[in-house]
Amino acid sequence: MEPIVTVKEKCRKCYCCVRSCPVKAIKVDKSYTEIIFDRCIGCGNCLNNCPQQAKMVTDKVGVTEKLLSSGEEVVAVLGSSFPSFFHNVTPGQLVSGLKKIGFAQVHEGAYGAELVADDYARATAKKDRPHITSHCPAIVDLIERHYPKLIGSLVPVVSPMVAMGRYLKGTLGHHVRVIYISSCIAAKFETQMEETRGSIDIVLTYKELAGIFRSRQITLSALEDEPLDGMRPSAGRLFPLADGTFRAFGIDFDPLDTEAFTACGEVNVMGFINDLAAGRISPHIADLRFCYDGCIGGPGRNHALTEFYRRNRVISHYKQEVPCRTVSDSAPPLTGIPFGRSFTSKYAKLETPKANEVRKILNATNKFTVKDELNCRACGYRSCREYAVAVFQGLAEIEMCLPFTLQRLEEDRGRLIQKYELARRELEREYGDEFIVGNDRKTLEVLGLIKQVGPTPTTVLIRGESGTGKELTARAIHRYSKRNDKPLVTVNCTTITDSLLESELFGHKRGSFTGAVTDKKGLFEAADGGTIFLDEIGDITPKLQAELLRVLDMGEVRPVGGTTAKKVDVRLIAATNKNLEQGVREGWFREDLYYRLNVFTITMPPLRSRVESIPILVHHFMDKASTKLNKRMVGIEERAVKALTTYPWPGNIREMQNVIERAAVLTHDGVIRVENFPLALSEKLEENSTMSLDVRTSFRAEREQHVVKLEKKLIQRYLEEANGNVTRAAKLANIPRRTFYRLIDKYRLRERDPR
Ligand SMILES: Nc1ncnc2c1ncn2[C@@H]1O[C@H](COP(=O)(O)OP(=O)(O)OP(=O)(O)O)[C@@H](O)[C@H]1O
Repeated sequence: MEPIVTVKEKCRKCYCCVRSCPVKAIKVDKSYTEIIFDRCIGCGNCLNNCPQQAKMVTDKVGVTEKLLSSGEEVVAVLGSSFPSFFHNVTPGQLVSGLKKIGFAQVHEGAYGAELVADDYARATAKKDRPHITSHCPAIVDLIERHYPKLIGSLVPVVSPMVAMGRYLKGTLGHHVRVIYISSCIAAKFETQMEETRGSIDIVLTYKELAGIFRSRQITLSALEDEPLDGMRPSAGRLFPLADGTFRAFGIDFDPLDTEAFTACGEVNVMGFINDLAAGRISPHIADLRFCYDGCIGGPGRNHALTEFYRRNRVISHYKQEVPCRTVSDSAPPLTGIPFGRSFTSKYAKLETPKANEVRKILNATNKFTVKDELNCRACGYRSCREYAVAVFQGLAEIEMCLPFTLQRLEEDRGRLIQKYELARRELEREYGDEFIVGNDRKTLEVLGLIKQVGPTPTTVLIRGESGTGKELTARAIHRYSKRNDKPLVTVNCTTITDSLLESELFGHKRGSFTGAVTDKKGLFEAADGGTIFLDEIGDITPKLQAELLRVLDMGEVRPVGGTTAKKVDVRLIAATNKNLEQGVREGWFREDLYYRLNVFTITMPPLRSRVESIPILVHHFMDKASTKLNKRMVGIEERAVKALTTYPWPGNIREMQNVIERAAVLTHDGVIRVENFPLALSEKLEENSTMSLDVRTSFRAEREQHVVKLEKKLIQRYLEEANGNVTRAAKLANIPRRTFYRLIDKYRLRERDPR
């Protein structure tokens, strides 16, 4: 089992792991990202950078617990950075805790650094090449898997961890099980390698160990100190610090010496390797560690502590500022244990794409020129080219390019809106929306104009407020035209972006702009022989206005990016609620286009000036609602019709249609009442009736209005007196509770009921 697992369900494909992986050992799948272990160097960056914690250390707690309870002799080795994790207990208390959970002995891993010191001295004595330390398993993996040419530079000595394992098994016997505890994730990978297998049985992180203490309810700070076993390390205790390796290995190190070099952290290590490869530097020995701050900065470090504090903890342990005992006689003698090792190339070469293959992938994500390559890194790769190579190698997906995906989404959105509009119109047509209803003088005038202009080829400009039936009128004109067997293409000029609108209307040629992957026909061509209805024409850009004028004058369209024009026979109907004359004066609408459009104008009257038609429209919309909701509609109360005729309708006919549909949903018995309308309508009705009190109406009507007002006030008062309690209010009023409730409903006082 690999040391890191991906919890697929948690992965949200944010590419943080791709971004943080120094060797791009992450493959992006359809729904999650996974590690390619052949390329992975175990640095643990993906663990620490995954916001969803979808990358996790494979659990070793279970096997540890099992081993501890198996009766076998299990020895713990504390990684040399342990004081920087378990910072608020003494080493002795930690030993005590470890023994409590079943470890037979507890050793300091720092001694491992001293074990390999002689071998290091021997191996690095020759000045024939730059020597690179091999104690950091991530560095070893980096070189073996990605820079095999540098393998010869790796010091052929095992890491202090492996040295400790060999030493303990060699001296205590091979039956002994060794568990190494540290902040290193690469160490987990190291124990699985052919070269080092068998020396350490389990690598646990400090965090995993802390979890075991917690689950056993062991409070370390409450324990008595117990001595450490084995040899007491000296300078080995400084090994986890960035500059501690040479001291631990007994190598003389002068910070001004260009022969000995120390680099910690991804950027510095990669910089060193690049400099070395380029021949800019040639040190005698280089100490490399993949983690910043050295081993005290391992991925499993105590993230709550700063580097300085962690460093101080290690130094104070070295100086023994916190007393710490070691059972000296438990130190087994060191006899002829081999600490040498070799390295092999694990370089898994991925196929390199040819230049045209990279270009193809770049083109597929809308990158046609160098300028299009943003190198924004949103995909996790350092450049668009690196990303294109990864796509070629099957590591990355096209959709990972954020600017491309956003643009595609925007285009899809525009297309969907268009499609939705078309579908909506089809539906409306099915529900009989095509007919213009109304018997008022102005509607009849509009109908007359439609009949007159319909059969001609004349361009028509329909003007009027929103929701007054402009589109309905355009459809009627097309129906009356000789083109009614040909398509009527409707375009709402505000639903798509300006640049997209141009290509939607006139089409485009492949490669004419980013995203134009194939040739595309425009809507003018689609409407050839029929009618095109451009709704909201007052909102198009001056550039588009010029192009439209050209189409109208020449009767031909030229696709975006195209050089040749194509003849089209299209009748134009345009609509707007904008003041185009003002547009001409202010310069946002072309005068020539204005005159070209303003040949035959139909102005839609607002609903407030067609009050006479309201009752007939109401019944028309009730029928529509009945069909749409599949609900029987019986009728409408007279007061409700009154409310509809007195309301000023800022949103015009569409607003009224919606009010009727809402009321049709709310009514229980198929009769629409004022109570089914939004509050604004009934309030307007009340206001109007108060205002008309002075006007002489019939005695009954006048009396009714007074009674209604009085009754409402009374109910309100009783409710107030009863503090909102309906039962009590009904008692005070001496009327049945149900009647009281009915009156509350009638006057819609329930919402104000303070209960
Ligand atoms: N005279 C009418 N008879 C029947 N239905 C009508 C009438 N006028 C408008 N409607 C209905 O009102 C709604 C709005 O009409 P339409 O979309 O034609 O208005 P518009 O002026 O084009 O609106 P906008 O300016 O918002 O695009 C539609 O559902 C339409 O069927």
